[in-house]
Amino acid sequence: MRKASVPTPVSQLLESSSFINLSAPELIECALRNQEGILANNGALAVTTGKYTGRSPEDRFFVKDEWTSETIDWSRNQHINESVFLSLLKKMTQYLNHLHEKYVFRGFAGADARYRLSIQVVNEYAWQNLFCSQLFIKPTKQELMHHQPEFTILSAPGFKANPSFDGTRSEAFIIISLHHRIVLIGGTAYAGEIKKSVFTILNFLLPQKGVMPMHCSANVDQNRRTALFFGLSGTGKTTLSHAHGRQLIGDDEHGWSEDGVFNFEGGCYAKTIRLTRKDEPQIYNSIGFGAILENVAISNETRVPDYIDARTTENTRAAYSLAYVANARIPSIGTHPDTIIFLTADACGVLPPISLLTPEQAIYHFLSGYTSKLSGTERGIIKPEATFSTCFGAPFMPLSALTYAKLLNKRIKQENVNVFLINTGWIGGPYGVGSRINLAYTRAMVTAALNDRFDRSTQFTDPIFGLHLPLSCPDVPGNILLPWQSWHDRAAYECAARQLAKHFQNNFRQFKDAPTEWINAGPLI
Ligand SMILES: Nc1ncnc2c1ncn2[C@@H]1O[C@H](COP(=O)(O)OP(=O)(O)O)[C@@H](O)[C@H]1O
Ligand SMILES: C=C(OP(=O)(O)O)C(=O)O
Ligand SMILES: [Mn+2]
Repeated sequence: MRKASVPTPVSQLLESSSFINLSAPELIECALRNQEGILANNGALAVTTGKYTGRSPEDRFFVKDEWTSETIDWSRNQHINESVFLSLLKKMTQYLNHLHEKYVFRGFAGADARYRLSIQVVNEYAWQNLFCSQLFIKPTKQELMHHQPEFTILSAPGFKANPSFDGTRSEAFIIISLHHRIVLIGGTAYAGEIKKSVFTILNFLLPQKGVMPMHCSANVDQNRRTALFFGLSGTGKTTLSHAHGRQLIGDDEHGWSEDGVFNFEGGCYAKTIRLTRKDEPQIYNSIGFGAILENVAISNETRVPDYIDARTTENTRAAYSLAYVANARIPSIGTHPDTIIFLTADACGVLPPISLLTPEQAIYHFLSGYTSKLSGTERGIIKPEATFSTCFGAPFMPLSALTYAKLLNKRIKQENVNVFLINTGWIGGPYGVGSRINLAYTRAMVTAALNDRFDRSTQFTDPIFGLHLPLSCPDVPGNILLPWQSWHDRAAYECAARQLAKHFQNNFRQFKDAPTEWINAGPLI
């Protein structure tokens, strides 16, 4: 892969009237003065993002040029011409230069200094700059003095593209140029676009260095045993990684090197819809001064956040630094994992609450990435929709899926990792008929998996998917472990299961170049 040369000197395009790495209180003062948001009674800064309250994958592009034409998997990623990028870059820098104030964050992505990326984000909004300082890794004073950005992200939600002039799909755009080492984000204020752009860049760069980049959360127990939780949005990465008695490494993006696991980020981005102190105390208690509440309804008088209110979106969020989490591991680095859990929110109600995967099944399910898109995180999704999102994060994986699968396979084999598939979605029937599995049961299954409490001699092999199901699990009713037992109508289950198995097989056809042992690890029918 060729290295990008002669990157566009953003520093020359941007005039210097910017605030660089302001503290959280300073940024909050700016945001309140600019009327970007209000203070909630828990101390968090509450903002709304307008039209875009989730990611907009259809508006996201990579510049196709001689550096990317052969490396990016264009069957899954959208391309745009360099001329479109260059003209928007010019317009956006002009736009930012005309602002009275702009806010710059300089810091890092990657807790392992050997693999970290120096990044710079230029924000129109103070609150988005606060988001960056919460989510990315802050430099020390010394590091800031010598900081040389390797990538620059320009985020100007107020700059809207004109699709017929500018060559975008809509007024919103996220354009990544790996050659110029610049990301342009315009027209959308959803802060998740910023963090997921940096993730995407790392997912492009790190495999070249032998590091497996992963859309997963991570935590460790008292004996420093690390666990990873892979899953597409809404499947429970953030929720399940904040766990009693375990230290949080990170909730969303990690790398796995020869030496172990490291977080890319310095903070979390938790969903707050229906958040309660009782069910998710670690998340609830992390939301204080310095944190940001995105699209959470706030009472006018008391300024109390109403986490139940989904009128703006189901995808309400809290962004907070790992430093605010009572039991976080900082620097967020862990040993090689000994357990990996794949999370899927199955809206068909077919997949078992927990299954034990062979190493081949693990790669089969990693490549398949079956789950449902849940309401809100992507534009246009209003009810759960079955999807196959390869690597449990297709929108963020620029290279071919097999590149990531080979890396994962190597590490799983090397470290002899136990892999489980947990359905955090529906049981007893599909969405609308069955119900979402109780979080307490999911937590109990996770605990059993992490402590290797399953009796492998009594497990049952599911005849359709070939998955190995435990017949008992501490603190979980036995009758939900075999999925057909919680359906009223066994024939309806059978039919839904066969249909889903067919979907798996059809989807897997794209991986015809995969080793046969992976292809054969799919459904048995
Ligand atoms: N059984 C369950 N397991 C995990 N999460 C659940 C479960 N039931 C409901 N939820 C809810 O689903 C959401 C999971 O979202 P989150 O943890 O943010 O996912 P991710 O980080 O993978 O995007 C949370 O709002 C959580 O409260
Ligand atoms: C920020 C996001 O990630 P997740 O929902 O996986 O936490 C997102 O998908 O917009
Ligand atoms: Mn998350």
